[in-house]
Amino acid sequence: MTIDVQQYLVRQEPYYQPQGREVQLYEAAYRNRLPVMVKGPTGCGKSRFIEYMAWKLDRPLITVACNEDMTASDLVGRYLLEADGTRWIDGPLTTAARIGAICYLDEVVEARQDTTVVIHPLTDHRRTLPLDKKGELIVAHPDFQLVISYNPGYQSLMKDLKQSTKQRFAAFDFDYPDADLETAILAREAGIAAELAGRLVKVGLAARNLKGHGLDEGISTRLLVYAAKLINDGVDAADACRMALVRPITDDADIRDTLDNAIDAIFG
Ligand SMILES: Nc1ncnc2c1ncn2[C@@H]1O[C@H](COP(=O)(O)OP(=O)(O)OP(=O)(O)O)[C@@H](O)[C@H]1O
Repeated sequence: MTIDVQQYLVRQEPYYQPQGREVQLYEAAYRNRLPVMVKGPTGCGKSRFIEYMAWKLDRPLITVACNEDMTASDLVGRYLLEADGTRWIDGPLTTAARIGAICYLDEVVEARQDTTVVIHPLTDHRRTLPLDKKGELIVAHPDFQLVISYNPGYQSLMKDLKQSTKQRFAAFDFDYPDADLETAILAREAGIAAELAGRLVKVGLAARNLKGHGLDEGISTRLLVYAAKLINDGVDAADACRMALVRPITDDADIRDTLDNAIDAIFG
């Protein structure tokens, strides 16, 4: 079976605003085919960064959003029953290992423990992927690279990655961009004026200060982009902020009121 590699290529340069030296450091990790882990809160630019790197390195990118029901078979592949027998279907990890893609496992901690068993041999000198059910051992394509993301804030002790897994990766710490960078990102992503973007960033900062004081997580850059897009579409700024920034992140009436007041002060 031939695999259409083209479908996994990132064709257009994704807009990515670097926060530091992560682009050069990632290139060095890739040259050495080191597995990479990107850590940080939701919506802070991790996926965008990996997409950008795949484009820059001209590698196909296969992204898998992991969830708690995901098993090793979902990554590796399985036999399908068909009218005239069974047929093996490669999972996304297997496809990536065969074609030399960057395989990005988003929120890998969410997946069941048996998934770590399959990624381990891919992340050390062996660079192999055993397809036990099929009786095949794949040697990863020389260009293959494994990337995982995880949000340390969400993990409980039960769900943290094991040291034996962590210590197979080079890691990048991500966080929300600083105010100037985030302003530039909002202006560019939504096509709004820098002054307006700056005000949205202030709302973001107000919410991030409440993390640990009633909020589990601050407002992400992703949500700020949503608000910016709504405003660009003609929605009143305060309405856009309430809808895109406050309502998604809290069900607590006090926190909601605090943030709504901050919005009125910033846009009033
Ligand atoms: N450095 C950046 N350059 C350009 N856009 C950015 C950057 N950081 C964040 N963004 C914007 O924020 C959005 C969310 O980022 P992204 O999807 O990469 O989040 P994430 O960290 O992968 O989140 P999750 O962990 O939930 O998958 C992007 O779609 C983009 O609009």
